[in-house]
Amino acid sequence: MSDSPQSPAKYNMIYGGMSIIRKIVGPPSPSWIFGHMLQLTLPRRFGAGFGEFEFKWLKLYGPVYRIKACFGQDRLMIADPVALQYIFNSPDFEKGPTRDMLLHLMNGDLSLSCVKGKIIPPSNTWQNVLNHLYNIGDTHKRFRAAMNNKFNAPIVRRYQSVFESLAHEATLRPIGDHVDTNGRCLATAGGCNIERNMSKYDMLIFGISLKDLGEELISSNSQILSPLAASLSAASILVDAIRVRLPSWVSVIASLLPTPAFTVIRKNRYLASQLGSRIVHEKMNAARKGLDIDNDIYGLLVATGHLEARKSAGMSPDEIAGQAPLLLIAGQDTTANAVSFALLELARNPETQDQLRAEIQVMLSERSTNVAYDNMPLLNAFIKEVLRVFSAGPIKERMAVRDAIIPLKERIITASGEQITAIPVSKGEVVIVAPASYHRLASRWGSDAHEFKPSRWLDGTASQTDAIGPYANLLTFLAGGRTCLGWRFAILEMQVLLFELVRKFSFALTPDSGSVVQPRVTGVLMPTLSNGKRSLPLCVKKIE
Ligand code: HEM
Repeated sequence: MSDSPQSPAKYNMIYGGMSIIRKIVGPPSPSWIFGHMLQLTLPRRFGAGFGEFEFKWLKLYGPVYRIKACFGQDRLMIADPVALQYIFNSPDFEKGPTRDMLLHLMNGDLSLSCVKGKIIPPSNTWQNVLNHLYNIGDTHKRFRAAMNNKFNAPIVRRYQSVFESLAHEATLRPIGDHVDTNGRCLATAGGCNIERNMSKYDMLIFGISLKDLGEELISSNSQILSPLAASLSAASILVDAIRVRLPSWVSVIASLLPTPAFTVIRKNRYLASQLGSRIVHEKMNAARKGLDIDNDIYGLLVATGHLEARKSAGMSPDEIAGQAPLLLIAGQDTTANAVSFALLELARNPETQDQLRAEIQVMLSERSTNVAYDNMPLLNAFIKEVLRVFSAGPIKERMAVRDAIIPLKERIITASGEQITAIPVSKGEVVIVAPASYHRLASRWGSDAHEFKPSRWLDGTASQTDAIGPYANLLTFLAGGRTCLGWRFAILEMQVLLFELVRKFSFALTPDSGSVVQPRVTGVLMPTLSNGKRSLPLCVKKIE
């Protein structure tokens, strides 16, 4: 690479090889062992709510600042849109090691979330050209190429009527576990019908029946991201701490320990992998008999896998089977929690709830055939605002796989007073990308970015410049090569379910839910009570 003003070599000359991250300002570290990681991931321990520390730091230090990770490691916290866009789209960055290890544990080595692109030295231009043309060695790119068109808009639209009948079915029963003393139903997020509905959606998308799934996998799956999520957060911190001081094999051994969290994860992965192999086997047998198999995602993958295998661009049967653990959990808790937060905000904002119900009535009276969910301005503004304020993964790690320079939208001033417009990072350095902070930038979402306000999507306050992320400029589904594969499914599921629920029920706060329901950062952001229990008590009344 040439020694241009933007090259890592130039920056090394300027800063004498010393990591510039040390010169970037940030909050003082409360602990050498844990740095700021406990405040960031377990704020409740300090009597604080979700994001309280992070958003205070954002206000004090701006969209790029330095915090401390375990054992005195420096970490950049990044919410600057240009920097984020660069990190997500550049081959210079991959998932961070801690997250990577947990994903391998949960989803298995063959899953889309774990396979990698081949890292080629930048000087090897011919190899780069060959790689680009044939995806040689780039397993992630090959998998995405095989899977992307099974998750595109026309395929997702096919599921609208299926989702609608499931949403209708869900409203025939009480939508929660508890009934209060007045006989009203209380919706709860933990283990409620919303969640069961999501797993039904998933099964339909992938062509899996309840019988296929089996009780053992259902209960194991439901434990993955919810009740054990807190121990997962603690586990991540522990793995991080271990990883930096000890050889990597030690953290692998640690993950094999018979702790409750790791045991459930291992069991779930095993059961889901068995299921994946069985389904692929059945689909292949059906294809051999000349039967149609392309009526669900798994069938589509097996059908095209057959055709594409010869071009070495498709996925082998083992590779398709290996997606089961990921596909069975990726869309379940994430979408269920997003719908739960949506119901909470409807209960908090009765006026918005009434306006949404009115929009639904207009759509019902005007439609000739299908409901055109995309043509409902308030419904979509509301969904965007839910996904902005309650970003499922508020923070993520990314690691530089070679020396790189991160460009910035806004210049920052270092501790020694220099103004910089880009930050060089060395190979192996880990940065924290912060969707939740990005979603609170006044420059992007308005001066009231901390408030829940769907109208910002209708009056043009929400900025759509410097496009980032696949949906509404949001980072809820991340961006770049690792963008959520199922984001279109998630949006349609939310549109259908909210349409049906708001049409048939009214939602109000209970004495419990008003002040104490707050998001908790664990595996995914979820509503919890002040005691940390996962729950969303709401009064739900059927509309006559
Ligand atoms: C509101 C709902 C959802 C949210 C917020 C969400 C969010 C995300 C995020 C943030 C990632 C990137 C993780 C990372 O790289 O660290 C991701 C990846 C993924 N998501 Fe989703 N997701 C949702 C629903 C779904 C659904 C419904 C499906 C499947 C039908 C799905 C399938 C996947 C898959 C397969 C990946 C891995 C992509 C890859 O590594 O290339 N997601 N999702």
